[in-house]
Amino acid sequence: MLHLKNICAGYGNGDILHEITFDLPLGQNLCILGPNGCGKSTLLRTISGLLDSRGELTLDGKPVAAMRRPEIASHIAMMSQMSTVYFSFSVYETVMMGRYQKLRRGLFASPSREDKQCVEQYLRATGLEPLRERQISELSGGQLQRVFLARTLAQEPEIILLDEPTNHLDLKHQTELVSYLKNWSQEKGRTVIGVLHDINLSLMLSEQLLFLKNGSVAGMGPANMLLTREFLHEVYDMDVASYMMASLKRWEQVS
Ligand SMILES: Nc1ncnc2c1ncn2[C@@H]1O[C@H](COP(=O)(O)OP(=O)(O)OP(=O)(O)O)[C@@H](O)[C@H]1O
Repeated sequence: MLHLKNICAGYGNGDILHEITFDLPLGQNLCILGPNGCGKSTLLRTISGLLDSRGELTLDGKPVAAMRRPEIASHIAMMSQMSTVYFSFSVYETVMMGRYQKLRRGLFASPSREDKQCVEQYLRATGLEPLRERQISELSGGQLQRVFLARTLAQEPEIILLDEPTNHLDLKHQTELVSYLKNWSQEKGRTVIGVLHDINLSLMLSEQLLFLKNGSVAGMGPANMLLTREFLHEVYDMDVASYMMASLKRWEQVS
């Protein structure tokens, strides 16, 4: 169980997150939504232990603040919005790094048969097999995003934190990725916590939605309880439902 109670966090200039409280059983997914700058990435960084916070933040009863980085990495893996490429490795080597992170080995240790099988599995799952020997510095934004996702999956954590994992992907890869993550979490009883701007993709991925506004929880719960025209209007300060309906009408004319 991931447990947050009255979590406050920020960057030194006052709090960005205010009194965030929720419980998430492992095996369930959660999507975090809300307007730009409301604190979604900050909440992910806080859960990952990268950012100090006040309040209670525990994983299976153990405070995340009391865990050393390698221990956190064995439970939680984070794929962030901007995974910058400083050094060029091949796609295969980059995905293998997820195994080193999991097993806390040095980069030059020989991979085991299990490591190799795991990397092959996630190269296939993310459609990267044809690119396996390519240098990551030569890849497109969407290809690179899939490499970082495969590396995160190869770490095989209990919780994966994904910050806008679909923002460089075309529609086909977006929907494939989200349905892959859904199956991955269901089959393995693991949890994905994702920041997504697309409400439709969020509904594909998770049972629970959490909306932030100005660093506070505007609402959390299953989509059928939470998503009303009024609630979305309040969170986004626009008539989201009318926008969606107008889009649907335009698409009905296309077919
Ligand atoms: N490293 C940082 N140092 C100081 N302030 C930061 C830092 N990162 C983010 N912030 C501030 O924290 C607030 C929340 O930012 P955050 O990135 O968490 O929002 P977000 O909801 O993920 O936004 P978006 O949808 O635009 O990605 C913003 O006001 C931002 O300027």
